[in-house]
Amino acid sequence: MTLGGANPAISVRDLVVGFGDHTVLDRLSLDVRSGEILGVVGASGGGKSVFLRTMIGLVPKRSGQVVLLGTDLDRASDADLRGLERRWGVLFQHGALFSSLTVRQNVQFPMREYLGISQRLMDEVTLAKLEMVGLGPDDLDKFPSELSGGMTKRVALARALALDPEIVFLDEPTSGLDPISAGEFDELIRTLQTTLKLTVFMVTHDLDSLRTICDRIAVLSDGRIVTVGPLAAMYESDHPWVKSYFGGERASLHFSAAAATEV
Ligand SMILES: Nc1ncnc2c1ncn2[C@@H]1O[C@H](COP(=O)(O)OP(=O)(O)OP(=O)(O)O)[C@@H](O)[C@H]1O
Repeated sequence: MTLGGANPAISVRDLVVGFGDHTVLDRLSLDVRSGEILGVVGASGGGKSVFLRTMIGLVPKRSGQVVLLGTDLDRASDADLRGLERRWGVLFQHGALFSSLTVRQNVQFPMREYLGISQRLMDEVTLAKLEMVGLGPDDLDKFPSELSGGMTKRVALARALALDPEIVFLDEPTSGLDPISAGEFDELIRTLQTTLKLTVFMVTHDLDSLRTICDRIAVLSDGRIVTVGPLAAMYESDHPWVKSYFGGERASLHFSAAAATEV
């Protein structure tokens, strides 16, 4: 398998993660290139979220190496790790906003944790982040229960961008959205990635996202990345899961319909 080029934003080697007797990731290796949108696909329960959560330190690994932005997590001091945490943002599956906090408070949460700035400045930054994701001042004091699914994702994205990160981790960003909202959210991710020069690691089941915004796709199967490359490379893969996912009836219908509308 070909790994990424020089100075990848994320470099993972021989990562092993498990729970009890269950090995979820089994010597997984992957590079994510600086400035790319990489989509990670794989069977449900195959370990995509565990992989994402391990890279940001929420799940312990048994062995292997994770290097984020040039820092080997095992060799970093606590101060280095804290500095590194400011350089990535994460959008969890379903948004995961704090239900008792308003939109403003949710977006300001990482700022309070990591930045010693005044309330006034936090308010200004919050508004700027909300505008980046297509929301405005009227949304500041809403609670998560008052938001649609699409708005929840946008607020979660604004929170992920709160500290001007270099890497954004997205766990199924379009799940639960109707196709039009999902398409708009994909477009937003691509626009932000281009303007802010982000590296995006995105777990997704969304064939549209894979087709329209991912520069490369990595397939996780049996605890490892079995194929990585642009969409075209997926059709050439001999791996059975990759063949059935990208060559299956659902994908064929999807991609041929998309090709027809693009003519
Ligand atoms: N904290 C945990 N304790 C025990 N097992 C866990 C834990 N977190 C995840 N798992 C197990 O690890 C496996 C991988 O889960 P994960 O959520 O990463 O799958 P996934 O590929 O993201 O699935 P989906 O596409 O359905 O979201 C599953 O078998 C899950 O039950």
